[in-house]
Amino acid sequence: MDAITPAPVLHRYQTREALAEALATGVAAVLAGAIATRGSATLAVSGGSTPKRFFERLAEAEIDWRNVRVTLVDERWVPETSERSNAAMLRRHLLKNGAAEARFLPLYMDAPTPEDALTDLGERFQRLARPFDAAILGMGADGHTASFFPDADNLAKAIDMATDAPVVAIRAPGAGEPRVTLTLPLLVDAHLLALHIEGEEKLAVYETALKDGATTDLPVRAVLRAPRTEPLNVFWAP
Ligand SMILES: O=C(O)[C@H](O)[C@@H](O)[C@H](O)[C@H](O)COP(=O)(O)O
Repeated sequence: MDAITPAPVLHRYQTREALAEALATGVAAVLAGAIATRGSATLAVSGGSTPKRFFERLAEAEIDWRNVRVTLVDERWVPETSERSNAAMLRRHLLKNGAAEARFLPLYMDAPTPEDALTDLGERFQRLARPFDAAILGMGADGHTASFFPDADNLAKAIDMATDAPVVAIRAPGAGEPRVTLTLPLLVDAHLLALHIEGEEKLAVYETALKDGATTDLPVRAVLRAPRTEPLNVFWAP
């Protein structure tokens, strides 16, 4: 059967709070469904600043968090004591209340460079049940998602649908510090795949990304164009 790419579905909300509530309700339902059928659930989420409200709402979900494994779609190569750490942000905004019981799989390890940790990280992800039940992506105004940055050294490998590597190291002019990112096949395999963006600027970038053009210019296109059975859900609020 030929791979198909259904058109993304754009869900617009009047406020960021309403978006956070709706996204958290949807994700909690998917996690609860996975726990009911398989006994456990996996969730991959983004760092940055946008997800904080959504995390606050999701942390209140009354699901059996002990059976949820949470990971990040990407991480900056900094320890959790850094303000730039996505793991630290996740602990502050999501892994609390009932969600403190979730099992968190960090992407940062105490090693000088991401390359030093790739083998260990790869093994960690090989053991994780796949596909993810839900993966929630963000997007930068430069069209990056996860750490698929324009001009990243390992962009081709990170967005290669044929790669076996679950995690790759990334360095890019717009990325700040070195990073690690989950690779495209792992993300787009998720049962529920969402792109969470806020503000007019990101909506315009998203609309441009839907048009013809190079994936290397706006790497979020790699996600928009990936074969899936269920459409990508885009959550937007002004
Ligand atoms: O580590 C990161 O930076 C992220 O995981 C990244 O992919 C993020 O989703 C976008 O950069 C959007 O970031 P904001 O939400 O801060 O705009």
